[in-house]
Amino acid sequence: MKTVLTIAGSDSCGGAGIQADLKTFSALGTYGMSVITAVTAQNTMGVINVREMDVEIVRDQIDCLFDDIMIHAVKIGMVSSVEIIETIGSCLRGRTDTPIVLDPVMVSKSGCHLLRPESTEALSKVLFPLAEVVTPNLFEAEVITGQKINNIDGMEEAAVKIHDLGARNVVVKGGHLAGDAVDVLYDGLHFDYLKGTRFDTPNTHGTGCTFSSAIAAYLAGGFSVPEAVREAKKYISGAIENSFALGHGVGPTHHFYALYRKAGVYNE
Ligand SMILES: Nc1ncnc2c1ncn2[C@@H]1O[C@H](COP(=O)(O)OP(=O)(O)O)[C@@H](O)[C@H]1O
Ligand SMILES: Cc1ncc(COP(=O)(O)OP(=O)(O)O)c(N)n1
Repeated sequence: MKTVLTIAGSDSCGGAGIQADLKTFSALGTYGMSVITAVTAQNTMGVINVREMDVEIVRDQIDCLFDDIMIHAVKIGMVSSVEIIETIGSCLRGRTDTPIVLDPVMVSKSGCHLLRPESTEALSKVLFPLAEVVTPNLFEAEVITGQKINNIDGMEEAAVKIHDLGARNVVVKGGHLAGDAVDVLYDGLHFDYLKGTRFDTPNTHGTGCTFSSAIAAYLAGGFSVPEAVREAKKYISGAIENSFALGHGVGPTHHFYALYRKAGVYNE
């Protein structure tokens, strides 16, 4: 059994964060584990409150898993503070056999800061060099590089700059551009373009979390980075196509539609 660990925040409504990550790991046939960095009180309309975990419990969660279990890939999401970032860095540095996918989560769709603004530099300095793949969305890529991004050329320029900060592979996600949903993968030498149909749905809560977790699950399964990213793109596209309304705001993507259909229990 391949194992994948998510180090991220809890989303009480289950569409993003730890909950989305664990659903993704299960849907892709891997065994999921979690290290919680923060608890958010969150629903489909927004984030009401955030409580960071103290660094001791973050460290103990990570160390006790690595002490006991073979971990085939790690995904990192919401990390919140400089102290939590440095703790994660010191726990994972040296564990070079385990590929790390870093989703540099900054602000939720509803506009809440999930990374303290003063932590941006620590995120890139401490965690980018440990990451096999970094997956910024357009806004995150703009904050990291200090440049505005309006098109694929801008995504390519940002990918190069983020690669220069130490990430071995960069996927700049085009989910927030108009037109097809095109993401740009850069490995330091070549660009690869992941083209997806844009689905006209308001229910996109947790798309970035799901995409990065799917990359981690495929890396755990032994896929190369380009293969893992390509398969993850198929997975997130299907999850968005089958997303559904929940609550009064932005609904979640659907992780299990394929399994449910196969089992004949799919419930529209
Ligand atoms: N409406 C959509 N239709 C199809 N794919 C989308 C849509 N919105 C986002 N995506 C894809 O979902 C993935 C996550 O991207 P994005 O939503 O930009 O991340 P984030 O949640 O970090 O803002 C990317 O592969 C992106 O291209
Ligand atoms: C606990 C937590 N972590 C991350 C996010 C952001 O997830 P993302 O996939 O970027 O989805 P949206 O917030 O953009 O819907 C979150 N909301 N909560």
